[in-house]
Amino acid sequence: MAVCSAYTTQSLNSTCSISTPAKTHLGFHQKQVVFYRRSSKRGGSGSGSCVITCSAGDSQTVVIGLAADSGCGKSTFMRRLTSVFGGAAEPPKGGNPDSNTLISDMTTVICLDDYHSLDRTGRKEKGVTALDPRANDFDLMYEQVKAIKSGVAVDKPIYNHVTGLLDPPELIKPPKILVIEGLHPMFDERVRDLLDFSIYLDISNEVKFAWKIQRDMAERGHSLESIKASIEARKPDFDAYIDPQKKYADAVIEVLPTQLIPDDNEGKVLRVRLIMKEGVKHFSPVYLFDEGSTISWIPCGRKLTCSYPGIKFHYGPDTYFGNEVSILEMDGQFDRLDELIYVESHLSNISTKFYGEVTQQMLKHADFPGSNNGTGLFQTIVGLKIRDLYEQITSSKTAAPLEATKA
Ligand SMILES: Nc1ncnc2c1ncn2[C@@H]1O[C@H](COP(=O)(O)OP(=O)(O)OP(=O)(O)O)[C@@H](O)[C@H]1O
Ligand SMILES: O=C(CO)[C@H](O)[C@H](O)COP(=O)(O)O
Repeated sequence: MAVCSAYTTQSLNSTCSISTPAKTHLGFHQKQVVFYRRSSKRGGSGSGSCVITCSAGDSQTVVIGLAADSGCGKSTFMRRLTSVFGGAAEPPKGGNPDSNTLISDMTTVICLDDYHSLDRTGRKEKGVTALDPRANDFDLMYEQVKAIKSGVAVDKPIYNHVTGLLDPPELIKPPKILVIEGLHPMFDERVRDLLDFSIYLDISNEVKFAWKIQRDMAERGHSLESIKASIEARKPDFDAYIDPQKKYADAVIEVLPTQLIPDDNEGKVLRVRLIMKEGVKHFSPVYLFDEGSTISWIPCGRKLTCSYPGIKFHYGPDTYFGNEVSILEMDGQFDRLDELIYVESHLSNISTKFYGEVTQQMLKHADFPGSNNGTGLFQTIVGLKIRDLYEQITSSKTAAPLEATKA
């Protein structure tokens, strides 16, 4: 919990105090701020600000946003990220079996689907998709993420993907790292401003289609036509509300069809680009060989086994939606993951704690989708960068005053 003290900018006759936690209509267990106005000698009462200063102590929460469309690898990324911090992520113990939340020692991942304001029937009746902002409660999302960030537990709603209904809420206590993942973590400016770091998984239509087929046809028994129809139905709202968020992201993992196989339409070999914004506090982009240069590298040969179509890296400075960025690109796939150490040793600023940590993480999760290509490699690296960012923030942050109630 944050430790807070309060003072007033009003006259000496006024005081502020913080009472014991109380539940509010917004569903958070708030340290209630009370602004008392005592009558002055003349019987009047003034007005002023009550300023609360909270020092986060050892319990400040770093907030990470992860945006992507459904079926674009958010869960896989989350598993890699949680693993970097150690410990397995599990749903809240003894809670709703259909909870979307995953908790580990250091991290709590909440799914923003839980802020759907319309359930499945409600959306159908109103003719809106879940991607439409009108189907989501951004006020509540903002209030609750803000509360958690300042050390206050909340009762977060649950959207039940099995029934399509909104279930009774679950208690979310402030973790060390809160990840908000889903369709809209960067859509609402107020929520966006709470993020210490943001990531967008930008999966091209061709690849998204291939992944959807693989999962929804092979694993969930959907027909090819229904998958196509579902992608088409979501596309206008995806283009309008989800995709534009990538311009705000501190890191984008862009997944495209390979350029190594002419006219490839299988979507198995991938070209993956890690787009890293320059000038982000506590985040220094990864580079290949020489920072700021433009470099193309084919690592295949004596030290890295490659079968057709090989592997190609590219690195260099660029611009992305008007922002200066560095882009690291990998096209192709690894034959032998243990040889990844060769590639790792040529990358800098990867925020590892020991030589070979990226390779170790990749080998540990060799069975996760994307472990043999740039998706797994870049997700792992972003996970390490987030650990580094967390460590920098927690070691450097000082108390910041919060403007509270106005009398
Ligand atoms: N890097 C990858 N390479 C190949 N396939 C992948 C990759 N990441 C994800 N997939 C495929 O996409 C499917 C969805 O992945 P995942 O469950 O991680 O996505 P999600 O965004 O969490 O989905 P949802 O929001 O629908 O739960 C996986 O079952 C897998 O088939
Ligand atoms: O885009 C989505 C995010 O995961 C889902 O489609 C949305 O949450 C609605 O879920 P469901 O289809 O289970 O009613």
